[in-house]
Amino acid sequence: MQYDEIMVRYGELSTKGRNQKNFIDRLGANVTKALHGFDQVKIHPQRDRMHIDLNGADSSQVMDRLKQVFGIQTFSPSLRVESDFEAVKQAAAKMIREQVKEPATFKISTRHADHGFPMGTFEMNRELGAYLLKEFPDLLTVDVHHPDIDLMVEIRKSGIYLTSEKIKGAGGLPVGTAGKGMMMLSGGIDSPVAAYLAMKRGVSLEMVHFYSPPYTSEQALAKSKELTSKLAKYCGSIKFIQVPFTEIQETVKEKIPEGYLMTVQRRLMLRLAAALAMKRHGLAIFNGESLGQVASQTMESMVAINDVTTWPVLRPVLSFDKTEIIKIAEEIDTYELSILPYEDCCTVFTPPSPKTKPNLKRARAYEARLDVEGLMQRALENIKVTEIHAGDEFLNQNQDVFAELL
Ligand SMILES: Nc1ncnc2c1ncn2[C@@H]1O[C@H](COP(=O)(O)OP(=O)(O)OP(=O)(O)O)[C@@H](O)[C@H]1O
Repeated sequence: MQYDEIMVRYGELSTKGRNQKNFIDRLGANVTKALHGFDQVKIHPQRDRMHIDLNGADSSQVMDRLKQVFGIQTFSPSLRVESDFEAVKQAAAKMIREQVKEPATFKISTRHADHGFPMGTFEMNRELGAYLLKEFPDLLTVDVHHPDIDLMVEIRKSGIYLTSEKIKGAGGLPVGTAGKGMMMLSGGIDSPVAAYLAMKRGVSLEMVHFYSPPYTSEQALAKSKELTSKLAKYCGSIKFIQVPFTEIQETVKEKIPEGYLMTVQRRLMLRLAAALAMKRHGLAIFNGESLGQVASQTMESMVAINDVTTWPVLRPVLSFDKTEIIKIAEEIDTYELSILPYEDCCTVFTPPSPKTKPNLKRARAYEARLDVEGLMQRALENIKVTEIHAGDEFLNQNQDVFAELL
């Protein structure tokens, strides 16, 4: 069915008191971004709801985009008719005819926002209900408590709107309302899921990715960019910062005992992420660590690594089991990409048996063998920033290499 309007309910936003305006403005901007390309659509963010005037745009395509916008609790596609009871009856009958194929229970719920309209809420419920029962005697029965169909009628100044569907939105808070964070994005399963969860709580992210050519390939870099493109559908676009890590890894390998290679490497990664956060006004660093999953993800390891910054390091998947993380990765369509077997800079340089309980003092002492400032400066001077949009493709540009792996 082609609808005239989508009515959006904010959910969690309405509980946010004085921040409400900020939230609604941001959601309006995010919806506008998500509906880029639908030029005829008009968005009206109001205090309690948002009305999206379709002006002929395909309602199912618009709804597919809306499902990915955080901050939307539910939305309802609506038909609009003139402020006239005859027109309401015709539209309601059309909806029932198209949507109800088997006997069902129903109720009418009217909301009244135009006090100039002669019928009251109760009267509309009763009269429209009686009309539909007469029109569809074998199909409809009334159940006001647990109906299969809740036909909502909203009487407004601009017309009367009817809807029978309440579609679940993405929930969460509008991206951008919680400030900016730097996401340490590898090509693995966990960090894209952590990024998704951070965005769901309103964080706008910039991706920080460490790569080590020639030890890591162009394809490994392309994979992380493509993961970013998958995540960009939740916010429109994301800046991807690639940080060259080869010199650091080679130096660490040369100067640090094997048991501490990984810890010192991670300290350098975190130092660089923190430096980028400061420079680019990020408020926190996010990563995909999950407690106890691998050697670097013990609490002792976190102590030895986190030591390099006072900036908050947030770990959205910290307490998740791997199976729970994979489930989300599948839902957000990053899993298949994440399991492509391209090498990550960490795996290339990871020793066979890294210390699972590194000692903080030793980690500091080993790191002091390096020219940390110089290494960092050179890496930061050579970063490259790319703006990645939802749907951008990077891997398919190299079909041959891709085919070899299959
Ligand atoms: N090359 C990289 N660039 C940016 N961040 C990285 C990189 N490698 C690792 N990280 C960060 O460190 C975290 C821990 O990485 P590690 O390889 O130990 O764990 P993981 O469980 O395999 O994580 P993931 O599945 O996200 O790769 C990652 O989730 C990510 O946030």
